[in-house]
Amino acid sequence: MVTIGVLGLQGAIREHVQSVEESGARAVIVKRVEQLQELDGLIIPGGESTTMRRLIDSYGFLDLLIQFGQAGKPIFGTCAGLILLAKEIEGTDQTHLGLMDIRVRRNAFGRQRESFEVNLPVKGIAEGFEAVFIRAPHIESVGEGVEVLATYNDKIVVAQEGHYLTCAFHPELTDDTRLVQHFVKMVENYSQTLASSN
Ligand SMILES: NC(=O)CC[C@H](N)C(=O)O
Repeated sequence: MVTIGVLGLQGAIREHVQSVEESGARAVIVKRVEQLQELDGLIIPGGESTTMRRLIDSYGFLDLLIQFGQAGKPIFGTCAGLILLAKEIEGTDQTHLGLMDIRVRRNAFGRQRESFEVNLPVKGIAEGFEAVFIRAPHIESVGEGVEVLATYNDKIVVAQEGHYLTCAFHPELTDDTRLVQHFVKMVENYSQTLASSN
């Protein structure tokens, strides 16, 4: 069984743990950098990206998270986690992990639509996925190696680039675990490839 960490500094942590466990993997809440070593994959939850970044810095996570991704270990960033993964953030020169070749816009769905739910087709994963958006970002553009898996109102909201998966909504807030199941498969493939190359 693979072990998936949920970055436990801020945000929607517990619901992710539950959906990882329901998807057939072991889940660990990650609060200390030492815990990264025991993981096969990592989920960065939704919350507030600026707050999460502050905590990432104060607990010394930044370089280790970047190395985690660069080593080929799968990362799933949801909502604020999407912003943390992005190489470019609209309106600022600052980035966080800068691992995924996407350009994002924060709070992209406007004030009146701060929070809403839609039924979304996600390519290869779900014909209709109950997607809960909360002050969500969207992806404005993607690099060559990035596959767009879903759009909503012409805005990109789910994408994958190799071992990085991201979505603009909160997949952990409904009982639908199909996106997390997809991520668990990515992590299983990664750890099998690793095992066969050793
Ligand atoms: N639900 C969320 O994760 C919201 C993200 C938040 N608006 C941010 O910019 O970080």
